Amino acid sequence: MTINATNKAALSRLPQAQQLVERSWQRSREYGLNKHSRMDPFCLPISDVKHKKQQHALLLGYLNSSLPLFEQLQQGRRCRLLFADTQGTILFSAGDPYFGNQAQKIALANGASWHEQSMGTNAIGTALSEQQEVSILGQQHFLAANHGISCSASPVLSPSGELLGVIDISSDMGEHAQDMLLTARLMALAVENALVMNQHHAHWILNLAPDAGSLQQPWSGIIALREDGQLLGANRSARHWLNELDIPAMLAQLQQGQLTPVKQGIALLSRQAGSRIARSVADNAPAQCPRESTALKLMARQIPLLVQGETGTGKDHLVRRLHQASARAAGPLVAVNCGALPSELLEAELFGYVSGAFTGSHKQGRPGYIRAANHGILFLDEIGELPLAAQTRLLRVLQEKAVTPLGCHEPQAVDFQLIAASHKDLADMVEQGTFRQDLYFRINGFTLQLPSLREYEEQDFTRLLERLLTELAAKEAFLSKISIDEEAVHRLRSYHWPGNIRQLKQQLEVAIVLAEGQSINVTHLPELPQMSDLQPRTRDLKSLTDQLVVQTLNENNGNVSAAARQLNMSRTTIYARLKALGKH
Ligand SMILES: Nc1ncnc2c1ncn2[C@@H]1O[C@H](COP(=O)(O)OP(=O)(O)OP(=O)(O)O)[C@@H](O)[C@H]1O
Repeated sequence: MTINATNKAALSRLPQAQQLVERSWQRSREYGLNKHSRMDPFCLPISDVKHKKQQHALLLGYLNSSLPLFEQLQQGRRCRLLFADTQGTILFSAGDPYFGNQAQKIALANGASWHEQSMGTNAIGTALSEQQEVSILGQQHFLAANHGISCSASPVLSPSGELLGVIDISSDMGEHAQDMLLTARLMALAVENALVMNQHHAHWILNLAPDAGSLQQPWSGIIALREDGQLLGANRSARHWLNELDIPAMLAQLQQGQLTPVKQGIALLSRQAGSRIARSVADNAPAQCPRESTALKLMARQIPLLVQGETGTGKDHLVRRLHQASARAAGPLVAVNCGALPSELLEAELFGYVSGAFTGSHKQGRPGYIRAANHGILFLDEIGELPLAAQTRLLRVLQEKAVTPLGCHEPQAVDFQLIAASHKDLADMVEQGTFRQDLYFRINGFTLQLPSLREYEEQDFTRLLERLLTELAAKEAFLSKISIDEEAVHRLRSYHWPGNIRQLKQQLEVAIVLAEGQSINVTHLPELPQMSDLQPRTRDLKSLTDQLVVQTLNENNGNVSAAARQLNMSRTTIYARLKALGKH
């Protein structure tokens, strides 16, 4: 393509987006296209499309897993999501099948090519030629036949930074919204991140984020390394920093501590790809949850998990780690707090509904949380709060692996891993008739019982404390370490922590502020009633817990359920303590 000097000077005076369109129109003319040419997309034979799809199988799989993100962001708008390879050939097409006229339907189907050479200026072809994201709206298309549509496309890059194709969102011109370009970009980021994280031979996955809370965000940096530190790939954000990073030094640092300031504004958090479990702030002491690897194996077979534990013991935290470590990491994690949804909305939000299903419903219907979790994990927190009618409906979904949205008679197939959690003893609720027994058996393929802080062994408590301090240090203007003296650790260890890790974390946050950069000591801690105040004869936590258990059981005439309720412990924990005491 040639642009003569006069054209060049005229072009440089236009706003950037317009310059880009102008360059593309010039190319279109040079390809010999005429504005009034028929829109006659070149369509590849099916066997070639199949071959191309195989070449991009991994990418297409991740794109498919990210569909709930698209559905959530576009919420039933009439548009299509497309992926086209570097030749502009559409290999993936999802979304509203009814939009566009007949010719456009053919042109937006798998196998059709949107390269500028055959279609002139259009978002797919132009994003490929320019290697940047672009929206082409209505009449900005070179061919008049395409003036009725608007499209936004964002390039997808491989872990080594090569162009793999583009993700495009197309709609009728009048229905195109500005945020469609953003959605295309987010979808591209989600796919690129999954490609980096799931590289063969990746041993280390390094996350670069301003703080622990941003670790999961699609815009945080991700780098994949071999065991010897050789770079395998990086996502977009991390690629910007690659030249500034001293990877061997970072790896050496990681082996000592797990969260290290890299430069102003960027902290490094490590994950080991072998286990694919976050090893930094997201690390539970192994002794707290010895059956976690079993949980991952069961998840690989889609066996539902039940996480039980008092409030603040880290149920939600654990589920997020399991998600990251599982084969569904590239899929969504949809967390629903069943206790927080108003009962009149719960079924609609969970199971979804079709247009006009009930008065006040969203015009275009909603997919619902269950379908949003397709190819990912549905985390039903506080499942004990589900009303009986919703329990029945959920049971049917689990049995049939299909969900029937409200107002619809057609079940829709859905594939998700269920993880449920509750701080209530569900077995107890079954006994009381407030939770369906058949649902209890369905959701409880395997129970992960999280201990309360009272039950932590000393070394686990210390390890958790160190981890929380490291995590909080990262938030505090990148203090690399916050220390705490022995007396203060002892004071913290002796408190009974009804709010568990959440409460401990809050107290540490306060202490860090009061310590003003110095080592934390008892003067920085609030007055915490010590467990020793409850029982002066012993400071041994286990025997204190045992004593409480026995005492409470006696008060409740040996009724384990009643004692469990009173102590806010699970019945399993009570039985375990009784067994240890030789009383069961
Ligand atoms: N192993 C851990 N390491 C570091 N922080 C943790 C760990 N487990 C939990 N936390 C932190 O403790 C707090 C409470 O955790 P989480 O919300 O997962 O508890 P929960 O059991 O789901 O509570 P609830 O039942 O009240 O919803 C969060 O801030 C979380 O980040």
